[in-house]
Amino acid sequence: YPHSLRNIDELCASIVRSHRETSQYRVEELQALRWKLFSREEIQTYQTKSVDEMWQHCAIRLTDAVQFVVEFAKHIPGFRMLSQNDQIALLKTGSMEVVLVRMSRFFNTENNTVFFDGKFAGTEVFKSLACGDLIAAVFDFAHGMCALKLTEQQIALFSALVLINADRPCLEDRGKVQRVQRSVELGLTHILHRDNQESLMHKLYQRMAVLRSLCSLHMEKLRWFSQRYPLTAHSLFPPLYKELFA
Ligand SMILES: COc1ccc2c(n1)CCN(C(C)=O)[C@H]2C(=O)Nc1ccc(OCc2ccccc2OC)cc1
Repeated sequence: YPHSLRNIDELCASIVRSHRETSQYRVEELQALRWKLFSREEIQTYQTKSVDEMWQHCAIRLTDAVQFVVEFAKHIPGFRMLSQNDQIALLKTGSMEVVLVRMSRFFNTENNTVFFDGKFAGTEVFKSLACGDLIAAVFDFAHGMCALKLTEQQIALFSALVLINADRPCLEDRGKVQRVQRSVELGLTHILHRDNQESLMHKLYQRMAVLRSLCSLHMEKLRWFSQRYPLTAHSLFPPLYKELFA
């Protein structure tokens, strides 16, 4: 249990603060855009991009989001007490999961669109990626997250728990990660108890299982893409995307 925190309230407050400060976009800001959709011509432009061009386009934008998740992780009490290798191992497997949790805050369930390039895009915009199953799974996951109607504080604690996972592969000091994970779990149960929503806990664990399968689908697609377009994947993708996902 990180000695620097006197109580669970302080732990929750620091995770919520870090979530807010590393959110890249505020929910209110993007809610104003939720009905700003792409025109037929704009959709055509995305659909006529080559597979590698569209993958590069998305990888660059998603790397933006990943950078903010790395910042978020650094302010989770106890994360910096872990070894460098364990911090990287947790981010390697957890950062895309947190991006997808955060992405659900910028999803419009009424017209099944997600924030992308300044407007809200339906699945058809991503057709040239040639991975409709990944996009369908991303949209389904976002729907499932929206259905839980989590508050920003609940999303903050849930995101921290997604990241601090002692079951991740190749951890050097699993025990240490377990101690940090347990304190974050305490924080999440504390928040849900305070909100009188303990029933959400098992739904959140179910969401974590879906998230794991969604991210292994992303890795599988990325492997397929890197084999087919080695040049793009190795020299045109943002270094952080390659470092974490390739
Ligand atoms: C944290 O929440 C958010 C929400 C939205 C955005 C961001 N952050 C960052 C800034 N951003 C911009 C600038 O558009 C948004 C974005 O990247 N949107 C977006 C990108 C790709 C999408 O599907 C393709 C795809 C999905 C999963 C895995 C691989 C994929 O393709 C290879 C769908 C939407």
